[in-house]
Amino acid sequence: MIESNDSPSCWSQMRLLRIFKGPADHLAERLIKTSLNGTVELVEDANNTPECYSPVPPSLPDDELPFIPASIVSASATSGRHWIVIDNIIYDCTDFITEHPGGQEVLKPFKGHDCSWQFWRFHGKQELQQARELRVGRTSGVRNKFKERPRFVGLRPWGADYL
Ligand code: HEM
Repeated sequence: MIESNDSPSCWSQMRLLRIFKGPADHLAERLIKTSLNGTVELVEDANNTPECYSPVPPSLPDDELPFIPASIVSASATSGRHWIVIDNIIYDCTDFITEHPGGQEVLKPFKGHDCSWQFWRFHGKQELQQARELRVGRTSGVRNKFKERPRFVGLRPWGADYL
């Protein structure tokens, strides 16, 4: 909920406002509904598509990245942008995918999806640091298509007694 300066008279009043959130080059136009008590509520993002976002400066902390709803991230799967999500941070791999040392094929199934556990299977913090310049935003609730398999396979079943 965002406080408004004026006192709009009814719910039916619909206005298009600009919300200045995140870095200046990441402004998005959003549709706002005003209420009786003078507050305005975000109803729906207008004009909010993956193409609206571009990578942010590496110096920007993760919690200051623009928040991009999971619905927009999922919609990116059918867009021209190759977004992937690692630990709720969105990386634009559109150009990087052809440069990825592990090849393009491994990144393709994750367009518009979370791939956190898969990333951590093959990389460490150093690779995540390299990905910093690809960050476009932060998100929450984006699905990973694949269930994580157990990391370690024991040499014998639980409870087995071979001694
Ligand atoms: C923005 C995200 C990513 C970045 C910046 C990145 C970066 C890299 C880098 C730098 C390497 C070379 C590592 C080395 O030579 O030791 C690599 C290799 C690799 N990456 Fe990624 N990667 C990303 C996402 C992913 C994802 C999501 C997957 C899997 C689903 C993946 C799978 C692999 C594989 C299989 C290799 C080869 C590993 C090997 O040869 O040992 N990568 N990646």
